[in-house]
Amino acid sequence: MFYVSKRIEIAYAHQLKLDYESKCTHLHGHNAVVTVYCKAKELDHNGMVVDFKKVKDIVQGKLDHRFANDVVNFNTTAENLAKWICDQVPHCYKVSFQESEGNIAVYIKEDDDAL
Ligand SMILES: Nc1nc2c(c(=O)[nH]1)N=C([C@H](O)[C@H](O)COP(=O)(O)OP(=O)(O)OP(=O)(O)O)CN2
Repeated sequence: MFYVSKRIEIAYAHQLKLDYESKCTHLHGHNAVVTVYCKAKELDHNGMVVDFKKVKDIVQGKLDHRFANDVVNFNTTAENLAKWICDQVPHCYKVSFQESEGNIAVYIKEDDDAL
């Protein structure tokens, strides 16, 4: 099995929809660090699991300098965004979404046999 990871920085704005009082329901922004983990049993004809640049282009293309609430139709928590990114990137089995220095959500695909 081959494993690769790509670290990507994104700046995005969002506001959470919560059923309790929180400053996070107000419009605010983050400089997030997203680490995307991919794996494959076989390399492609270029000798790659997936091109690092493709991974960066997917993640930055969808979220960098965007209002995340306009991009997705779910609550834009770090957990939800981590899963959503994992679903966007070929061969991805894990995403670490570091929203701020102290706040990190990790999503790991349990059933990853198809990767
Ligand atoms: N489980 C989650 N909890 C929270 C999320 C989230 O995505 N998943 N998101 C937020 C907000 O986006 C908020 O901006 C961050 O909240 P908070 O940690 O309270 O604020 P700070 O980054 O300023 O952290 P300090 O520890 O106060 O410095 C909230 N919760």
